[in-house]
Amino acid sequence: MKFSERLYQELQPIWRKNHAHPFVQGIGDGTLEKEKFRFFMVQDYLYLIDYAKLFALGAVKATDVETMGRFASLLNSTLNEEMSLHREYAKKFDVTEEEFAKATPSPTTLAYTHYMLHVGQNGTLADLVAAILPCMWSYWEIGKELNEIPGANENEFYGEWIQMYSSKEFGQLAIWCIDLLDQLTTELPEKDLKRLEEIFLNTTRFEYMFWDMSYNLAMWPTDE
Ligand SMILES: Cc1ncc(C[n+]2csc(CCO)c2C)c(N)n1
Repeated sequence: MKFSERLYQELQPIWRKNHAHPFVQGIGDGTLEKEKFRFFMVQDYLYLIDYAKLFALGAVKATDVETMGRFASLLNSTLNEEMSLHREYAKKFDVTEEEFAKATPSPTTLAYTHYMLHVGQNGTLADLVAAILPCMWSYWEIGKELNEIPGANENEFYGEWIQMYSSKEFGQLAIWCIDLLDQLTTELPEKDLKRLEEIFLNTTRFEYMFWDMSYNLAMWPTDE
């Protein structure tokens, strides 16, 4: 069995919880309060900045030119295309450029991104890929599931988001990352696979926490 298949099977219970989260369901049926999505967009922008750094670290750790090139092009498209698309999309929710510039990370955003950066800096390339994969894979799965709900991808506010994450291009990116993890793990002993599984489990848990934080508009409790 491929390592990705093992991960998929073992983590189904958490993936089901991610999909069932009221934030995700609210995007699907269009009932999610704009305020919550707005909060999500600002925190997600900060998340993307650090996520881009993981692509840079991936290019450093890769051992072949093709993989280096893939990471380099992901770094470029995230920084020079996706971030501006993100700011454009956020205008629907009245998020201003100034708000993005001034935003500070919530405890969950900080914990999630710093965990990935720690693994990316200190671990192997397989560790790094295990850390970043749940982000891509779970958004693709969620995008596809929500895309099946009649009318969801035409919703004035959330439709484009669903279209983006259920798209073929996005799916190809997720598949590239899944295949890379499978390639990097074919010869690894069980001890290493267990460590990678733990990393994948942790960022899968953080994905849930990111929805939950956004749903509850959770910033630092001491600042309230
Ligand atoms: C919390 C959170 N998790 C996953 C994603 C999805 N995502 C972020 S970067 C990237 C790779 C290509 O740019 C993908 C799929 C998100 N936006 N926010």
